[in-house]
Amino acid sequence: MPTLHETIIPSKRVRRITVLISGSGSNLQALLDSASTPSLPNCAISYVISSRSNAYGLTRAKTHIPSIPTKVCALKTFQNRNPGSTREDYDCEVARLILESKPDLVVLAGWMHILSDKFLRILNGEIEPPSEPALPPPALGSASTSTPSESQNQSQPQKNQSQGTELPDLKDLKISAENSEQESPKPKSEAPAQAQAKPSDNVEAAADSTQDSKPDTSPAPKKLPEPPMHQSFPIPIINLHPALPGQFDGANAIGRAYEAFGKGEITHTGVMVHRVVAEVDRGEPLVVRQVEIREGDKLEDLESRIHEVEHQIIVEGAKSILAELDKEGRP
Ligand SMILES: Nc1nc2c(c(=O)[nH]1)N[C@@H](CN(C=O)c1ccc(C(=O)N[C@@H](CCC(=O)O)C(=O)O)cc1)CN2
Ligand SMILES: NCC(=O)N[C@@H]1O[C@H](COP(=O)([O-])[O-])[C@@H](O)[C@H]1O
Repeated sequence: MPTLHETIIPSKRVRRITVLISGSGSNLQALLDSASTPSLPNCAISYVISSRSNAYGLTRAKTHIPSIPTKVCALKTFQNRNPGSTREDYDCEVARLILESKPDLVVLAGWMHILSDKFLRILNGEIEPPSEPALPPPALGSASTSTPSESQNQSQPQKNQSQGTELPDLKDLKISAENSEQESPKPKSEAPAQAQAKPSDNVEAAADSTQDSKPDTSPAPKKLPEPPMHQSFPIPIINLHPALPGQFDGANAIGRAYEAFGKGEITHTGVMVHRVVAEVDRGEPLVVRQVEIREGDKLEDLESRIHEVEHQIIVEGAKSILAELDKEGRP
């Protein structure tokens, strides 16, 4: 018999966010710092997947209170352990891991792989992921892998055909300058310069009481939210990209913007959070911020100016999608 509360005021389930990383994780840290605050209410970062075992973002997840389960799924390791497997097979393994984490939202925060159509169809709920990891989880200390799915489809992930592609319609989108008043917490701890985590032991980081954590001055840590009974689809995926819509799609966007500025081709660049679609960095922009480039800037100056904006808009982008899920009444 449902309680009064369940029948009249179903409690709002705390939303779960799975974050995909490949590097230092400063944007993951911004999400960790903001989750369950007014900047990013009623949610928790509940799973982190890294494409690199030495990503410092793994350390950030594991040392967070409560510790966040992590998985490493490295492309080369996957292909070495699954001879003949394709890039798409790798993507299907990543999709399988994501579905295991039962997320409401997936955030690409520096994930450095182009995701294939098949990955997107799995997260759309159109097709099933492989049911089992191809191989039993490897011994501690090496990356998780699995064998290829049935499909021998050699299709390559779709590269962006940027020439002549329609730009997303921005007319309703508010594009604000870099120095907006809106403040969101800066990541509490930046990765030390060349911080690289110890190679992940690649098992879910259970709350490890043996960790020599800092004296706990914060209120009792909250538990990670329970997963929902049923996975809702489509699972929204958003990506943080350090460029303006239609400019510098793909990797090394900041370096290319800096170079273009040096040639007098642009006067400013920007950062955006956009929905992830097959065409790289061409999904609907959700948050766009211009970032100025100043005469005399070194590349590092531009990078740090951009990162500061990234840490704000990745939170804004996640918040906008969670609000959308609530508005559509998603359970
Ligand atoms: N289908 C999509 N996949 C991804 C998107 C997207 O919008 N649609 N966004 C990217 C993120 N990203 C830029 O924001 C990006 C990252 C990496 C690359 C890339 O060329 N990667 C190379 C490998 C690079 C490496 O391993 O060091 C590759 O995948 O072959 C392009 C864009 C995430 N994916
Ligand atoms: N095309 C994607 C891309 O270039 N992403 C970039 O990776 C970095 C991740 O930093 P982090 O690991 O410190 O969050 C960020 O600068 C982000 O813009």
